[in-house]
Order: sequence, then structure tokens, then C-alpha cells
Amino acid sequence: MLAATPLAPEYVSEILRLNIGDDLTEHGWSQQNCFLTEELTIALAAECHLLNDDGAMKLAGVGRGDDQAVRPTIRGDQIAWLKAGQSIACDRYLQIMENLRVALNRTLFLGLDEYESHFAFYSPGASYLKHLDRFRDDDSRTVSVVIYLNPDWLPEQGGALRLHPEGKCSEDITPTGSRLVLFMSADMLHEVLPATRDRMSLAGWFRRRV
Ligand SMILES: O=C(O)CCC(=O)C(=O)O
Ligand SMILES: [Fe+2]
Repeated sequence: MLAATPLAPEYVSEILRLNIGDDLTEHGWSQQNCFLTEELTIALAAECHLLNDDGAMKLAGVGRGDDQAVRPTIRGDQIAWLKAGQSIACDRYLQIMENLRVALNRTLFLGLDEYESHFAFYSPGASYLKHLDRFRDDDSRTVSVVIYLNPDWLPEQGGALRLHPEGKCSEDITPTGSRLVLFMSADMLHEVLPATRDRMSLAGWFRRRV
């Protein structure tokens, strides 16, 4: 059982030591393995599974506002947005992301001031075609974040996040549990390849006020 213990204040400095800011500036993306403890990853994965089993997740849409539409051939994941206070595990995760926001602002001066996040559940065969995370009419999404919740993922099970950094070769990242991937929302084209097993994650966006 997860205890509701607060994170140590020095967690911000621990995050700063990971050089995520340098990675984002130099390459437009960063990957950190074992970013969450195994205990927290397991608790978040269990919550994601439960939400899916309870029918509390909805097929995700593409676009925004009146233009939003469900198009499973473009985007096939089911999602549930996080709300503060919904569980100890989610609050712990949101606290870690708040520390990450503070750490990124100290190094990148991006003025990130909010974080939004949802659980995502891709059933076998579901994918998300190549896209940018920033909307045409709203440039507040600045840094995209994904944390994977899948134990013992094998590369042959598919489901990679494929990044397409401009002018460079694409990069495939397997969705292994506790792994964190960040990238610049405005510039990084990316896609989710289909997998042969359930694929769970927490996707989120640091936004700046516009
Ligand atoms: O799950 C991933 O690897 C990326 C998800 C994604 O691109 C999105 O939700 O916008
Ligand atoms: Fe995306």
C-alpha cells in the first residue's frame, strides 16, 4: 500500500541532475529510465487497468473544441484525465511532475505554469499516427511528457514511441515501465506503433500561459 508521504524537497535538485533541460535544448527530447519507483509504477498501472475495466476510459479524440472527433484509425487509445485527489498514487505522480516543472523552469526559462495529464490505454493493434501535440489554434502546450506503466516490455511486442527529430534519423523508444520521455510539443513529430499486448501510459503536457 502506498503511504501518503510527501516527497523530499531535494527532489527538485535530484531532477536537475538528470540534465533533462540540456537534452531538450540540444536534441528536442530526453529519455529517463526508472524515473518512478517500481512501487509507484505498479500502483499507477493498477489504477489504469481498473479505470479501463470499469469502462471509465473514453476513446480519445483528435483536434480540439468543435473540431474534435473520434477517429480510431488515426488515434486508437482510450483515455481518462487525471484529477487532483483521485488517488494517493495520482497525487504522488502529480507532485513529482510539479517538481519536474519547477526544475525545467530553472534550466529552460520556458515559463511552464500548468500540467495536464491523462491515463492512456492502447489495446493490442491500437496506434496513434504521426502528429504534433500542439494545436493549431492554441500554442500553450510546450513540453510533452510520457511515463510508461508496462512491466517487462519486450521490443518484439511493438508499441514503440517513434520520434522524428527534424533532420535526424527517427528514434524508437519501447514503452518500458517507469520510463519517462519528454519532447518539445511544437516541433517533435511522433507516433505510437501498434503492439501485440495492452500498452499503458500517462501522457501529459506542461503548458505556459498564453
Ligand atoms: O504514448 C506515447 O508514447 C505517446 C502518446 C502521444 O503521442 C499522445 O498522447 O499525444
Ligand atoms: Fe502525441
